[in-house]
Amino acid sequence: MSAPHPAGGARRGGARRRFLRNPLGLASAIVLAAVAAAVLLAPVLSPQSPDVSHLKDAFAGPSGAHPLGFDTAGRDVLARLLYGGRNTLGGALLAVLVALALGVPSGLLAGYRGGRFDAAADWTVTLVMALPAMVVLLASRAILGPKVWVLMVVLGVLVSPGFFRLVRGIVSGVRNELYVDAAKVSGLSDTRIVARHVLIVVRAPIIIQVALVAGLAIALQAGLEFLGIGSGDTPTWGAMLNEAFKNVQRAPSLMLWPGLALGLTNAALVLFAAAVRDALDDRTAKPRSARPRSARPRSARPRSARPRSVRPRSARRRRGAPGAAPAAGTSRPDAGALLSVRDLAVSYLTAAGATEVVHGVDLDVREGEIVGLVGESGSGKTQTAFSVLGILPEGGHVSRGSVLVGGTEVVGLPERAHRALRGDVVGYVPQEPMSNLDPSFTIGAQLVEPMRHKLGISRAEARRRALDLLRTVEIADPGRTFASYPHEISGGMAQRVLIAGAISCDPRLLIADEPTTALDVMVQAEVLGLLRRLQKERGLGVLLVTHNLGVVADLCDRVAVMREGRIVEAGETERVLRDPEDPYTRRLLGAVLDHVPARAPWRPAKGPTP
Ligand SMILES: Nc1ncnc2c1ncn2[C@@H]1O[C@H](COP(=O)(O)OP(=O)(O)OP(=O)(O)O)[C@@H](O)[C@H]1O
Repeated sequence: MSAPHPAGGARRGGARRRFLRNPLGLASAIVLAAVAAAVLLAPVLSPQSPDVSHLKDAFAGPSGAHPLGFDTAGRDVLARLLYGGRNTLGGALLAVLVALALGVPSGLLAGYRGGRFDAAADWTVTLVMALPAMVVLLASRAILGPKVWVLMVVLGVLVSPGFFRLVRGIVSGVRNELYVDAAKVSGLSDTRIVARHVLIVVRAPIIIQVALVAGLAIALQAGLEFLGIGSGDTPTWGAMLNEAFKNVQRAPSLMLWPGLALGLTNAALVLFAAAVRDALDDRTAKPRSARPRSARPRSARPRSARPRSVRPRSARRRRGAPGAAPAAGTSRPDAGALLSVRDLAVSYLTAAGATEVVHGVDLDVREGEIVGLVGESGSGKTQTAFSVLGILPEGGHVSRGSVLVGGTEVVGLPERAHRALRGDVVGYVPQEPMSNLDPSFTIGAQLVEPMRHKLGISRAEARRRALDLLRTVEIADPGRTFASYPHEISGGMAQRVLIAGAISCDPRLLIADEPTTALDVMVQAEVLGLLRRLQKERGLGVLLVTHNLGVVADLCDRVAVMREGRIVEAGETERVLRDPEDPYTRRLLGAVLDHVPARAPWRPAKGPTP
């Protein structure tokens, strides 16, 4: 059980192998390593001081003790090149660190949270970007002094908006990914989600940006020094170029060494970053397009191929549930129920004002019962489920009513407390299995993480439980699936994995949002059978959101029919399906192809053929 993670290890090794197989990447890494080693080992490689001048040796050529000769002031060129490299590269590193420290955390926060911080940060960044960089650098030199380090800090601030914009843009896209929602409903904190699911996506673009900014910092610093704007007393490659340029006619070779060092280092930085990005991208590439939920047109959502028969399950065990939900907002919440919703209203803030999309829903789910929430597309089923889970999309909020989850009122509950309920009180099975798994991690890693966090168990114990769970959801080869990435398993297996994840922290209530619509008919039946078995074995209460009256007939003890944000009819499944009271329920039932004769075979129309 505690064997090393085969696929994970292989993948990590794969990125390294891909990098090493790229000749340009390898060459650039060697050049950068050589430059870094040379400047770090400057005192060993050149015992001469970079500042001591022997005027009698000015312009002297190479010799055994001075392989690159002397400069215009009789200083050892090799020593100045090596010590100058320390200052040049150190300065660039400082600029990059400042830019990273300012741009990445603020970009993550703005992209992930949005809201006021995003607006304020964006405004500040726009302001910084509007400043003319060269003028600011010259002004800071005049005010703060000509030290190269000070200029590099200022440069870091000036280029930090690049990191902010890059990270914010990617993160605001990623936060809508269904696997981020899935991580939320498994009870993970925002910090963990950002650290695990979001940072990995911005990693490759940040690396390339670091290389570009480092190159820019080196070039800008050299440019400033070349123009004589630097301190002059600190050896840098730019300062060497400046001095050499004044005597270019007499000793052109003095320009060669700093020019070569600058050119080589900059080129190697860009090639190295591109190679690292390529190696990582191959690993983090998404095998499919996982479009944000908000951008997915409703019509594009998969539907089951054909409505199922709506003959209700007979001889169902009665649990004393009310025959029909009372009129909205008229009864008290049922504190004994796993889920008790009263007069729930959900509104969205739009430019035109608040729009209510759910208007006073009442619903109860008790231990050991399956309640179906059925209705046409857009009737408010998902909004009701999301209100219970506390994951309404941006702009949406519960504007009225009460939602008791395991006896805890979640309307108005702080996010931290609501998060504590997810995973171990209420589990969630989403409708699009593939999009709800993070393509960057193995199935095992995605099962283990919430269990370690929520149950506080060791990695080995979580791994053992995850393998047991995979067995429980009837996956044939749990070890192999554990080590697989999402694109390596089928949709049906992915849905089983998500069911395993939903029950991994032993919740008492399960919300399944159209758990079979993305699957083919055979797999649908298997997954529904699995849900039914788990519900029975564990005594779970299940709220099953579905379009499919056949699924309701097969699985549900009670059903609530939703239309235009309201529950129009609710009661025991058998009664509602046999004897619907509401005209909309009758229409819904009438729309199901049950007991209809098969279509006659197609025959060509009679008449002359062209
Ligand atoms: N982000 C949003 N902003 C504004 N309105 C929204 C948003 N998401 C959903 N709605 C509205 O809420 C209403 C209910 O949507 P909901 O997703 O709950 O429907 P549904 O019954 O689950 O449909 P489906 O079966 O197609 O998923 C719809 O009218 C929809 O337009």
